[in-house]
Amino acid sequence: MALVGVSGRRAGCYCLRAVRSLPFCSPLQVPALQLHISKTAMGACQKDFESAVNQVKLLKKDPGNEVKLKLYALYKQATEGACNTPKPGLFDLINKAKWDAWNALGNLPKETARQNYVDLVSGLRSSSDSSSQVKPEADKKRAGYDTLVITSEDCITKIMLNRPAKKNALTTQMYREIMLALEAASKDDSTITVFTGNGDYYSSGNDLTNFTDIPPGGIEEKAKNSAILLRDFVDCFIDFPKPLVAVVNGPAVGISVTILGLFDLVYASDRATFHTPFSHLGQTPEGCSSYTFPKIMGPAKAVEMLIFGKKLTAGEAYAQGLVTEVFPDSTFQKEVWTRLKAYSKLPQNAMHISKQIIRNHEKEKLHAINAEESRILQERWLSDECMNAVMDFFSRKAKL
Ligand SMILES: CCCCCCCCCCC/C=C/C(=O)SCCNC(=O)CCNC(=O)[C@H](O)C(C)(C)COP(=O)(O)OP(=O)(O)OC[C@H]1O[C@@H](n2cnc3c(N)ncnc32)[C@H](O)[C@@H]1OP(=O)(O)O
Repeated sequence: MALVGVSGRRAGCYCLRAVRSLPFCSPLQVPALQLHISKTAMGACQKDFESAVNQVKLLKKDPGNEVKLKLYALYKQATEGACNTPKPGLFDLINKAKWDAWNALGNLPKETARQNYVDLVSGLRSSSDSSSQVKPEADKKRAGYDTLVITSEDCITKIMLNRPAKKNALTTQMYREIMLALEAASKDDSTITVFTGNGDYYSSGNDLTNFTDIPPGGIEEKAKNSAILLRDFVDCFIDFPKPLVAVVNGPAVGISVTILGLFDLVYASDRATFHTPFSHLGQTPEGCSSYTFPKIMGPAKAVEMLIFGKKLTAGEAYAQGLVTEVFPDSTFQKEVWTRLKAYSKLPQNAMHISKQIIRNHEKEKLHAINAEESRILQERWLSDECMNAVMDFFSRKAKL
């Protein structure tokens, strides 16, 4: 079986053994501490990036060589782009470790590398802060996200959907921010990653205003770009390497329900409901649910949800195997977070490798299903059935 991440990690360990004896101010660190930042790195979050570069100097604890290599690689990628220097010789261990780390980032865009650098430093700051003194909540929040609140504490990265007034409906910006957040969480020091919603809803699914923002290229262009966005979004969940937990604090609709089939644990408040009204919207299933739901709950129950839009209570979703455990709403947060904090202390590598063993053999299939579901939806979005359903939503809203 191809355990790609495992062999990559082994290679990393080999390099790290070679540099383990380096002092904190090793050559690995030098580029990360340089204050001069090339013009090519200029962009939206340049200020955050510069500030993160400065913050690395102020860390009280040596973050260890693995993290220093990550910082080095992200810094180089953010300022110079893809690795462009010849591979150092076999016995030049330190420079080879640095080169490997940079080269492993492939063609990661500079902007993403900057953001990941900022996120990594922010995670380091909050873990070093929490080990010395308690800081206000605002300090632990990740910068750079408008629609999410992201915090890292107790080895748990929490991604909270943060549009409570709109029931955490997912705008295109939100899909993109979630992808960035997952990318950052996959690389940070957390052991598990948690999704939840702010306010009374977990999420009301796709924000239907996504249908109203039509570009000059017309609705066809919008549908085409949206299908790519959807496919990329779901791919991030399929590929996510760490245990992924949904803390479903309230009702969940549409895509926020379907992707639960790609999560490793789903904890639900007894206030939560699970609703996929695709036919009502002239649409079809996504998030790989056309495959995961029949597999989880059997075809008969999957059909009730995905074709006929039957809304499940938390108890019903538990009985069908979509939900891991249901908690009374009054004690939901306390019970769930106590449980997750205990889980997050389990050995990180063992958990990640177990996830790979459990999930890897289906990955290729899931990617193919995701591509097919997205392709079909691209056509559906242009159908009269879908347009009429979206118009109905807005005319009902206008009458209120
Ligand atoms: C050309 C192609 C472009 C497509 C782009 C697609 C990109 C990827 C798509 C992936 C496929 C995903 C599919 C799905 O998720 S299908 C499910 C879609 N969701 C819904 O149909 C839910 C719609 N909302 C509702 O039915 C109700 O709002 C709800 C039952 C959730 C709550 O009702 P309640 O009465 O309690 O609250 P309000 O309706 O007053 O809501 C408060 C405000 O929030 C707005 N809102 C809520 N949900 C949505 C939503 N999904 N889209 C847009 N707006 C939403 C609601 O309108 C209220 O706003 P105002 O205060 O301004 O009135």
